[in-house]
Amino acid sequence: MTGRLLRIARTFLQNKQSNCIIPNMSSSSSAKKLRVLVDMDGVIADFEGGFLRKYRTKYPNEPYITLEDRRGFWVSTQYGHLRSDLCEKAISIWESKDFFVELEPIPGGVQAVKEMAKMENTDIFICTSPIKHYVHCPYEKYAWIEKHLGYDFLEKTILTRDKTVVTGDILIDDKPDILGVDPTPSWEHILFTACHNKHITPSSSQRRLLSWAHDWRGILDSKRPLTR
Ligand SMILES: Cc1cn([C@H]2C[C@H](O)[C@@H](COP(=O)(O)O)O2)c(=O)[nH]c1=O
Ligand SMILES: [Mg+2]
Repeated sequence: MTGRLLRIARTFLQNKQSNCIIPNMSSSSSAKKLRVLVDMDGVIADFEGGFLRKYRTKYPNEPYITLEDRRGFWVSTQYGHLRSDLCEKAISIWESKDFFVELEPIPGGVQAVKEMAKMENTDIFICTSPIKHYVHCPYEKYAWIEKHLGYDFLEKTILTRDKTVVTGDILIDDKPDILGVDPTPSWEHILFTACHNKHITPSSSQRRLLSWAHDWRGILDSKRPLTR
């Protein structure tokens, strides 16, 4: 027997003894799955709309910023520039009970996420940052996901203040700069268009998803390995 045949026979016996199943790489079920991370606030849950509605109800006599005039990711910063005490008033809105759970879904987002979850060779996770005032927010984020996406989606929910440590192929997120301890995250950041970021010109290499009515399937497909 040649050396090559001996090596094949030895490998076969070793695999048989350890009950090892050799994956059939030609089958689609064994292809590497695309891992998609989808942000929550500003992507599937309408943080900005919910904030403005509750702010105006709580502070009817205070100035406010229309969604059209929103600039910059941080609502609190822009309200603080309007008048310094409005920063704290803005923060009081999302620190209140029922703020996160009562956010309306962003049109098409829940449907798109449910569709992604059914796609072959695709793993989908909700990847969201809770606020540090934790009495209501983390609980309500889970409650929102159960209400709109179903109980099983709680298994696919990642709460983290640092998304750079989460591995994935794509992160769909409305925050223009996603920073953390890892300077080279594994995912490609797809900037989801929101009222606060629609005016900025992303770097030439950054791709956008304008809304859930746009071609999110094409973006996912562009990250899949080419098949023969
Ligand atoms: C606008 C704004 C947001 N936040 C909080 C609210 C959310 O918990 C996170 C954003 O989470 P995402 O996963 O990046 O969508 O930030 C805040 O603290 N201050 C703000 O002005
Ligand atoms: Mg967001």
